[in-house]
Amino acid sequence: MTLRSTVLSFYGSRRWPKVPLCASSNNKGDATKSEGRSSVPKIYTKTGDKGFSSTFTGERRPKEDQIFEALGTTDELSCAIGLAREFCIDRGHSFTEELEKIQCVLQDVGSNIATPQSSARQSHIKKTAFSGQPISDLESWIDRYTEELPPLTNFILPSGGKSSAALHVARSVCRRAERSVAPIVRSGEADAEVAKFLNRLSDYLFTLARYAAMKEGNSETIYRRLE
Ligand SMILES: Nc1ncnc2c1ncn2[C@@H]1O[C@H](COP(=O)(O)OP(=O)(O)OP(=O)(O)O)[C@@H](O)[C@H]1O
Repeated sequence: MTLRSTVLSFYGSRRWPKVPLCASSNNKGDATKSEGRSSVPKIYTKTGDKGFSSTFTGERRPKEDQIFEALGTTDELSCAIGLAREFCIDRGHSFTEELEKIQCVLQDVGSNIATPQSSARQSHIKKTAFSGQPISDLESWIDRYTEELPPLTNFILPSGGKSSAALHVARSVCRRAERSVAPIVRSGEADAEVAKFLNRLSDYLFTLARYAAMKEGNSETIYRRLE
């Protein structure tokens, strides 16, 4: 299967110019730009040079639009999780597959955000609907790790080793993603489940940061009020 058919079957439309998140190392996964004299695919169309870009529904909007803000923040989140995952792999943690699944779900979050309901056709909505299953997965993972962790009796600071601290960075980026998605969901332009997923994901990343520290035998730094 060519890159082009892979991308087109995933997004189902040539109007979606590129993979919006981190499916490829440079975040530029579309091969629709390969047409032309050169056989080397080009990742740029230059159509975004004037500060406008396209939604999945084909609308042109300014790049500072809430949609691109949310897409960009979701992308940052996947990148932060990707980095944390690499630290966790280095330490042999058993949960790294969960982080990979979450990165895949974030692709679906991006597709949903990139498809404003007001301009979407039924076919767009069908292809980019966001299901609630990943939320249940997060909840069961959170419950499982929480059972093993000592109860939280103090404020903790992001700490506990590189895996743990990187998961805290991802958690805080997740909360930013949640803030950027909130107005889009509130206006009915994206599925409400997307906001729920991001809300649960920050709890998962917090719990996992603590779990990683515990598994590595690292202590977490406790907040203390400085005199
Ligand atoms: N700065 C941005 N932040 C977040 N999302 C963006 C940004 N720019 C574009 N997008 C979204 O990501 C998709 C892929 O980005 P891409 O860089 O191809 O867009 P472009 O700037 O319009 O095109 P080109 O880079 O070829 O000029 C776009 O179709 C748009 O939905």
